[in-house]
Amino acid sequence: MESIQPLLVQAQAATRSVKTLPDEQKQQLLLQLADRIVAHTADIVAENKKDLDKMSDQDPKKDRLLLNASRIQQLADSLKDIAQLPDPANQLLVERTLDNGLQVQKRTAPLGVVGVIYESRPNVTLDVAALCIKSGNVAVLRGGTDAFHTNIILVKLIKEVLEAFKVDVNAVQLLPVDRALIGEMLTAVKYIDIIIPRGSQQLIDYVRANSKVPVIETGAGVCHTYVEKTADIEMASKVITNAKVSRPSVCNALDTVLVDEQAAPGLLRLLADSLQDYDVEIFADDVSYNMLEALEYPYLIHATPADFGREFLDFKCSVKVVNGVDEALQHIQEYSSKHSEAIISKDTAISERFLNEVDAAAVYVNASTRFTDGGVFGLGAEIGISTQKLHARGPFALEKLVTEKWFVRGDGQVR
Ligand SMILES: NC(=O)C1=CN([C@@H]2O[C@H](COP(=O)(O)OP(=O)(O)OC[C@H]3O[C@@H](n4cnc5c(N)ncnc54)[C@H](OP(=O)(O)O)[C@@H]3O)[C@@H](O)[C@H]2O)C=CC1
Ligand SMILES: N[C@@H](CCC(=O)OP(=O)(O)O)C(=O)O
Repeated sequence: MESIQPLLVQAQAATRSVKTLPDEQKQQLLLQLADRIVAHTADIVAENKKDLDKMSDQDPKKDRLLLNASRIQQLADSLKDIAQLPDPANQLLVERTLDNGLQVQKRTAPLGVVGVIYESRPNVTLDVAALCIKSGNVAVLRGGTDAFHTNIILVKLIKEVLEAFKVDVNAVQLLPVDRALIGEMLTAVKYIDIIIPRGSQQLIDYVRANSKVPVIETGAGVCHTYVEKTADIEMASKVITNAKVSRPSVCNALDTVLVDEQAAPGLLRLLADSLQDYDVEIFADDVSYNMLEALEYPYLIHATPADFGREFLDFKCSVKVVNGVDEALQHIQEYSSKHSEAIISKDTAISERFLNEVDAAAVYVNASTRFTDGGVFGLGAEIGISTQKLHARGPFALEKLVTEKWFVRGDGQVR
């Protein structure tokens, strides 16, 4: 395909069909979609296998690409959750009658056409399509190349359900994976109202430099966990291990442990045990290197400056020993991508300082950064995790897929 313009024209034309759908119908449509994907589990798994077969077993992104019966059931459950959430569109925000009799209302209104460029993670195809339908928007999807076959079957199933509900099937469009076409998407101001890039810093930089369409960035997660000197180190070790190994290829996984010098000997002893079970490579600063070497930690590497501020997306992390909360805050300010940051501490005053002073979309006390997720936070699913401050921050979903619109009703007033 040389140009995506025909697809974008169709997408723009579909906006009226989807934005006028009553909520009751949107609910039924999403419930039917949930049933349809479960009924087609075998077909989806077969298409997904074509994608998986092209990826090396060693690639940590393979887990992200995988769909099986239980994951498809989880996706269906998430569609059902989204269906039941309140309709974010057409909500009355302001209502007044002016002295001249004009009746003025401000209501929420769908954004229009939402373009999303995203990683090879097939759940995003369903999450974004469902959130867009529920909020009355058209979705233009540019999924990752590695998920090519899986995305095709998922969008086919979505379109079949749209058709059954007499909604314009172009309300969900899947773009070809040719990278050259992304540039056209970014300049399609006439057809796309907002672009959401989900992906690496390279993607974000490219979109930021080239997009003429407004953007919400959902960027890389360089996530720290700071173990303060009063921390319960058993808890710290458990939380850090979870944040690192539960799903290392995702953006909310831990990258760097900052540990207070007073807590370091005890914590590193526990971490050496638990991280070793998962073959986690540790890029250690000089102080922690010496401690871990004495503990005979097998996967130990001297950290270089580039290992701080690095997003590993793998069974790897960096460790640095710091002297107090000020040094930890300073380090985080310098290296964080402002996604998710955590402190482990029993000192409430220091924890509160951390919560208030760290500039990130999600800040945690005594918990794993892995919780940064729209579904987990009760949003049904997420469009992404915004690492910018306008118009959304952190995991965002339905309420950020609407804008505002003034409705003015008169009987011949002139100004
Ligand atoms: N904050 C958040 O919500 C999220 C953050 N992430 C972050 O994404 C990264 C990992 O995902 P990964 O799949 O590797 O991300 P990539 O950035 O490699 O790929 C994501 C999408 O962007 C496209 N893309 C990548 N680079 C460019 C470019 N220079 N120009 C045009 N298109 C591009 C890819 O296309 P193609 O298929 O052709 O490669 C793909 O569709 C991590 O940094 C992770 O933290 C991921 C998801 C959510
Ligand atoms: N919120 C998601 C992580 C966000 C996401 O999609 O990240 P990634 O797997 O890097 O594409 C989760 O907790 O699984």
